Amino acid sequence: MANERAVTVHLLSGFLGSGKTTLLNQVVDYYKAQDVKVAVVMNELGDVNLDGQFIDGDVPMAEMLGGCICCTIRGDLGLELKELIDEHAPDVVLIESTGAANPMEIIDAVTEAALIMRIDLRTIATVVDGPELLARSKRGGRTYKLMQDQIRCATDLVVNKADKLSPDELVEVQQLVRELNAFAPLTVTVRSVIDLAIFDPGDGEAKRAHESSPASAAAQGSHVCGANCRHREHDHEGHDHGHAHDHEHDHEVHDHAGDHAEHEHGHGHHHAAHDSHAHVMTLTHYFAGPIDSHDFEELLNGLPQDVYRAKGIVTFTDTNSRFLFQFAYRETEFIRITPQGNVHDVAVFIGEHFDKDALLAKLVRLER
Ligand SMILES: Nc1nc2c(ncn2[C@@H]2O[C@H](COP(=O)(O)OP(=O)(O)OP(=O)(O)O)[C@@H](O)[C@H]2O)c(=O)[nH]1
Repeated sequence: MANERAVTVHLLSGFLGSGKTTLLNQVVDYYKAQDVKVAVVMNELGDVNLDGQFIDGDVPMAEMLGGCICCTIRGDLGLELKELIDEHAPDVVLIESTGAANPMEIIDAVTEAALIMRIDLRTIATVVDGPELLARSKRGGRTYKLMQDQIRCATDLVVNKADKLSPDELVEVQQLVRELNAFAPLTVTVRSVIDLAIFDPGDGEAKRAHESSPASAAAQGSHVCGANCRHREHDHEGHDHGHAHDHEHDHEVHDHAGDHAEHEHGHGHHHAAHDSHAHVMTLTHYFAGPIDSHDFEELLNGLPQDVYRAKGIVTFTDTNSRFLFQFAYRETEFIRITPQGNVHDVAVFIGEHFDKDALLAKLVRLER
């Protein structure tokens, strides 16, 4: 049956490798310490959910793999949310979106889900990769645009990886972020350590009593994004087919955003929203067996510039443990793990227009 209370939803946004999972884990622990029942929706571009390995096994989790919430499986987000909520009755749902996602699309999807169940999108926390934002700001391009969108739409900003920035760079990054979003509280962090009070369930209870309605999520979504909410009108035209709700309700929600929609962008803009990460590509490779650790490190060090993120689980011939590796912006981290369940050795590479075949050939060579 439908839940009486609205379920609080917090969305964690931010570019690939910025520190979303690092934040998510802290929030999960925070809730667990308070006996708040939390569920998680994770979305990864690759075909395997490696971040999920790190999430507490007791936490109900929906994994949406092989695509980006906002495009490929956008319609499913509502269903996933509904299933999680019906089955586990969580107090709070955390959605970690793939770093390549346009937050407006996800906000819309959550908003649509609010039509079929009582959920309250409370927070859109964007984790900003400080050094990466700075680097991208000098180059421009579509990825930078996506990062800008993620910052604009945030209710809370986390400027992460401060340890990799000089004091001057830190000032510059904060200025950049502030120009895009002047209002959201901003915290500069290392390893996404923030005051978790923004996720406090207590705060929501009071708020909920006054303004909890399916439309409040939409109202909030449109409010935070202000004039930047230009995709809404077109989503309305382009994505409603197949959603399990009727159009009257749809109008009700979208009217909240109507003030902000910019009609003159036309269809072209709708496509632009989707294309904003179309150039991001992934390669998933399942290893046939253990590989040499030095050879593997060499492969990672030699990855083309356009591969900016890689992660996976590997077994080395020269050690007797398995490792989870994380490669983000030329730096690799290996963590000894004991995977739960039947987990294969796998590596996922994410980047822009890199030579997949060449990389695959190198990976296969490691297996010999
Ligand atoms: N130097 C540094 N590294 C960090 C910091 N925060 C996170 N990392 C590392 O950056 C990598 C990515 O962190 P995640 O939390 O997995 O990032 P994510 O945003 O969830 O990544 P995706 O799921 O790929 O989008 C990991 O290797 C982290 O250990 C930080 O403040 N400084």
